[in-house]
Amino acid sequence: MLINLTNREHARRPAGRDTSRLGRRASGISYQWLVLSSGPILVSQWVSVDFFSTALRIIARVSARSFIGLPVCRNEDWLNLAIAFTEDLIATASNLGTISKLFRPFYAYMWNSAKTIKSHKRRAQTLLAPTIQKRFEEQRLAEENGAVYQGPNDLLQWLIDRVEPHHKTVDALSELQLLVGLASVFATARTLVTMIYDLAEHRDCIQPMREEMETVISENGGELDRGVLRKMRKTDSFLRESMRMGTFLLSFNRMAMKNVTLSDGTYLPKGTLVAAPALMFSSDPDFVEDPETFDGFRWYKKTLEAKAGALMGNGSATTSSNNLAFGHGKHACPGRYFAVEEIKTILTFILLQYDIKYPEGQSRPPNIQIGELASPNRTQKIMFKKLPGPKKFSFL
Ligand code: HEM
Repeated sequence: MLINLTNREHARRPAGRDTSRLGRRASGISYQWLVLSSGPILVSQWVSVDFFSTALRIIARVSARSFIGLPVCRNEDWLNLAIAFTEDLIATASNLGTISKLFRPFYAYMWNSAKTIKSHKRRAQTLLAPTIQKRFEEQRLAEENGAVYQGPNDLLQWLIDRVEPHHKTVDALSELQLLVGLASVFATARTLVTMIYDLAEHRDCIQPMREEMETVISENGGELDRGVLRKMRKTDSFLRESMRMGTFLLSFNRMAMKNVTLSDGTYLPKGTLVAAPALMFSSDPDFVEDPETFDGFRWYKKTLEAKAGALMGNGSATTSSNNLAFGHGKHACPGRYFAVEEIKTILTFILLQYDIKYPEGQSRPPNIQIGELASPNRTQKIMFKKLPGPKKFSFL
């Protein structure tokens, strides 16, 4: 099944403190064909899709378009590597986490973990070296000619421009790309999958979201851009509700780096681990009315009640002390605006071209709790069917 993503003007923000400036700098991005699974759904019949692995590939590819650009973002080896690095690192961390610190190097050696991670890093260097070296060379030539080098507008260039001079190497920049993938790809794919599972369960929300998408895109002359994504309030509300219901047990994990006394007198000695009960905040009736009910348009209705329909803290990327899906405070997720726009873009392409549902007799599988984490079922199939009629927008 193929989804054609040819959004030409979707600006996005690479992760980092300076994301708003980068967002403004971001230029047009052309998403070509995104492979969802094996073949195109061209006929109007239901086709079963393994959506978790599909979502991982979509997110890895769309993210790579913004992180490294062409041609690497279409290189299957790179996409496989970005996914494998994250999976292997998470598995290693969780396995070694159960073992005493003293024996970890031994087990890391026994399990080949360190070797695997190192080989991923070497592969990343091999795959990214031509792109990075080309940019170094172009920059050198531009400077020799007294010109200012205008590199492509992507995360790689942002890093090249910003890292300390001794990190301006193929090794360091490749590793940074893997690490940004680690922070972003799984979290975003998990959120997209959760949202699709919720949508397939609450199908009554699909048509209103579709209509809103069509309206705001039509009002923008048929172009999908950041301003349009921001106007998709119903989609934003559904995303926030989906994140609320699927949140982790804990968020805002911190360690006291020195002895500290909080404003209420609580004393935290250096080394104390602190976390906020994210799930409690999102399921406590003191904070959320009727918390057990999934109400896709809960946050949309709240924005309507708020002054002049402003988001007023109800947006999906807004963090607060009781909305911790993206953490909060100084270290809140810097990639959250990017992630929300990425998810909304992909969702626009899905909902404007396909209908979705669970296979006959199936419904939303519960999330799987792994310690403090919650993951959507990885084997659940989702049925997709091409919508009848001609494409409504040229970018589809
Ligand atoms: C829906 C997708 C995502 C979710 C749910 C998510 C969630 C989070 C959470 C809960 C934190 C910890 C915040 C805290 O402790 O206060 C975090 C941190 C972080 N995220 Fe995300 N994230 C997502 C996407 C992304 C993306 C796309 C990027 C990069 C482009 C990214 C980069 C980071 C980084 C670099 C940090 C560390 C920030 C710091 O320590 O200062 N995330 N994320």
